[in-house]
Amino acid sequence: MKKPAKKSSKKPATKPLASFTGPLVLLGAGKMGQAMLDGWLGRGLKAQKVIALDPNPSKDIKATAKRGVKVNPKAGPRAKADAQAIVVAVKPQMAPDAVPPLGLYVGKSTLVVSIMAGRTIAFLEKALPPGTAIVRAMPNTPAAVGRGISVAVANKQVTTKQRKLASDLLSAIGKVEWVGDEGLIDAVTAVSGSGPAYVFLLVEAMTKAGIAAGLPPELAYRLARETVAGSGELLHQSTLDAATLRKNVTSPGGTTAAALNVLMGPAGFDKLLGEAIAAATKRSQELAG
Ligand SMILES: NC(=O)C1=CN([C@@H]2O[C@H](COP(=O)(O)OP(=O)(O)OC[C@H]3O[C@@H](n4cnc5c(N)ncnc54)[C@H](O)[C@@H]3O)[C@@H](O)[C@H]2O)C=CC1
Ligand SMILES: O=C(O)[C@@H]1CCC=N1
Repeated sequence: MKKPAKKSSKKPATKPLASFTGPLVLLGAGKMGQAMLDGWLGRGLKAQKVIALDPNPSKDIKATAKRGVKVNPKAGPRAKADAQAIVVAVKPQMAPDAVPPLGLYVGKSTLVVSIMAGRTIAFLEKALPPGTAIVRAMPNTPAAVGRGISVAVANKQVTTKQRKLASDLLSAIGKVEWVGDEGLIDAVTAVSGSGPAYVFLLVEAMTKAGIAAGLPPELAYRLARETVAGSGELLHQSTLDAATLRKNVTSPGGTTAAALNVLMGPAGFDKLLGEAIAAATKRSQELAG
């Protein structure tokens, strides 16, 4: 007699957005919006389910229109659709004009995910129809290579199913962490949202310092770039923490120790980054509304 097929043999879903019923409205298809869209399409979201709204559509978003994404569909009653999700990826300064018209797409079970810096859940609740389920999230630009990290917080209207949907949308571009306290998002923005810029500045500064130490500019840039990228990959793959990896480079009385005496001194990295992150946190608070 034939054995019944084992249920456990079912493969786990590798394309979590394949069963997304849509539509998904993307407001703002710039650097972050495009990175997210690419991630979603890579995770099985059907291009036909996406409506992208952007008054200055980029070449990239126009290219996705050829795959079926509806870019700026004509306004009017036929454009209305209760979206399954709306992702807000316009600059926070555009929000007062750009967010309220999204009401056209908000139905009973629509989830709105905003990645705008500063703009609070309270601002979004005021700008959108009463009772809208909202997730505020802060991703970062390594999203473009699927290696971002997002921190998300939900309002009380968000259901378990919608939280799972938000996780699926955000995990298409990297790791996802949830917090219960929206007040943390300003510091998150300062550390991981803006953080890639600090790392790229490190490459620029190492390049300049290498040139000042006598290296040809292109060699200095290649050394700085590969050192930062390689160190990031080592940190990513290693089971050791950052402090241990740093100590592993540092021979007593050697060259690294000489450099770290400067970088870890009173006017060094800790002080500078502390001030930088405090300034970014304050700016995020100022952008609130
Ligand atoms: N760039 C970054 O590292 C990160 C940005 N964010 C947030 O993501 C959002 C977008 O940032 P980026 O992608 O860097 O900006 P961006 O300037 O690349 O993209 C913004 C897009 O919005 C479009 N736009 C302007 N007015 C609009 C309107 N009324 N309706 C629809 N679209 C409109 C623009 O044409 C542009 O394509 C911002 O709120 C930012 O705070 C969040 C995390 C990281
Ligand atoms: O600079 C900004 O305001 C945005 C938010 C985090 C990264 N870029």
